[in-house]
Amino acid sequence: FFLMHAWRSPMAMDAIPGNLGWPIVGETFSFLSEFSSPCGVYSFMKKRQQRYGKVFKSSVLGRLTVFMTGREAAKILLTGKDGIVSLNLFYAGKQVLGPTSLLQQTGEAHKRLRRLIAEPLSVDGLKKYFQFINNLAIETLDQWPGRTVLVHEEASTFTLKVIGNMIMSLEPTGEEQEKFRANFKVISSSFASLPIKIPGTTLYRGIKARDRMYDMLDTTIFKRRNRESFRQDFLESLIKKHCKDTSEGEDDKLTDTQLKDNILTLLVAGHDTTTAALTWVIKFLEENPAALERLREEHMEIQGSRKNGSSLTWSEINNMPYTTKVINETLRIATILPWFSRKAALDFEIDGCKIKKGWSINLDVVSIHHDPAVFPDPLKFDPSRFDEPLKPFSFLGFGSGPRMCPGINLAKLEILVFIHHLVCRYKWSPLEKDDSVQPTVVRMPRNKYPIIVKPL
Ligand code: HEM
Repeated sequence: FFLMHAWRSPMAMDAIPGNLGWPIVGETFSFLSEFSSPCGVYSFMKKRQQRYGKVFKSSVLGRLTVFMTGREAAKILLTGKDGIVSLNLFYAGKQVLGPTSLLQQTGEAHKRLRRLIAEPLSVDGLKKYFQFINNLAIETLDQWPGRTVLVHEEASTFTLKVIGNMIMSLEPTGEEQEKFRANFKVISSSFASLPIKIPGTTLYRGIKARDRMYDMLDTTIFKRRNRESFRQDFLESLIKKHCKDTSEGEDDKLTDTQLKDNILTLLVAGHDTTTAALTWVIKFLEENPAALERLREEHMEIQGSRKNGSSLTWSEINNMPYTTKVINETLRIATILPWFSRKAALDFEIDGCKIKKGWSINLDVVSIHHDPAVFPDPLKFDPSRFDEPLKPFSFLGFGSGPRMCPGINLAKLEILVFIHHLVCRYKWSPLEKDDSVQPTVVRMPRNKYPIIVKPL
């Protein structure tokens, strides 16, 4: 019934060019098969853009959607001027994240929550986690030589331990960490599952795991409020804002539900993305020896300028220009979030097409990142593209506008620290050649990128 409902084409969409494919499934099969290919959804989009232009309709994953691309469309959709669009989560995502999640807020409520969340994620706010991240990267890499390393799995463990510690001071090992990890895995896999909430389904299991995670948070919040424990972490800064006796205004207070929904939101939004980005950086560096050599020079110079025995410092992290360009180029080519989903909140017009309130719109970011007018020879890995500032809305690795990623500084910090220790100590080579991509919301190598590592 759900799929029938999703497939039904409103008459108003007749004016939008495109093909809705087969009844019910629409173009889902060709979308998924192209998604898993090395070019990802790029070839799906390109074929249709050549046939229909920059705006076309399709029916994929149970949703009748208008796909759009180009910097002009990005500007209109991402700045979301006059509240013309809102974020368009899947039903399962909405159920798991809870109604007060940042991803479900719009307008003033969204602005206010962002302000509260952005503060501890600012460059200054992150300084106190640097040492933990640095030590964890060294410990993780100590275990790499002499065995097959599945980079994606290692990156996943590393980024989850970082965010668990940052948010609620979770120790990197022990029973609590194991419980947290097990629950998070179930939540994460339920996020884009089928919208069926009965015992045995992925969504049902996701909601149960979410409830167990919230019980863990309730216990920690209770202890903090009763001063049974005190830590300087993200949770503490939000609890302080929640206290009735703070000097902050009413606007700066969060309810317990808001607190838990948004901690989960940061975990979900920040984990797979950073894991995928770190995996792609390591893969692309190996495939592009000239870029790896130049990047290694940057890090060897930093290491060489240190006194004997001292480790990476906070100020060194803030001075890695070439590595920052490598991260940007990785996010451009891999485009780990290939499209940004929105829902029209009003009727509006874009590229001559009339969009009606309630329609699903996907901004195709892959084509923006492969526009030869902005990125000549777009499939070539070339970090020097970022030597000069780019045209607005041509690079959207972290999005843009009011919903731009608030975790950008944390993600970059984790990758910079990890890459520094990796290239200063090791060389690595892949154990198999497979460029296919996992068909999940966040693009990552399907084979988890197995490598073998040797000391330099
Ligand atoms: C390399 C890693 C990351 C990438 C590539 C990335 C990318 C993005 C992008 C493209 C968006 C905008 C999506 C849209 O407009 O529809 C976004 C939003 C978001 N990101 Fe990230 N992200 C990363 C890491 C993180 C981390 C570490 C966190 C949290 C700790 C985080 C939290 C969020 C949240 C909460 C939003 C939603 C913001 C809002 O709706 O106002 N992200 N991210």
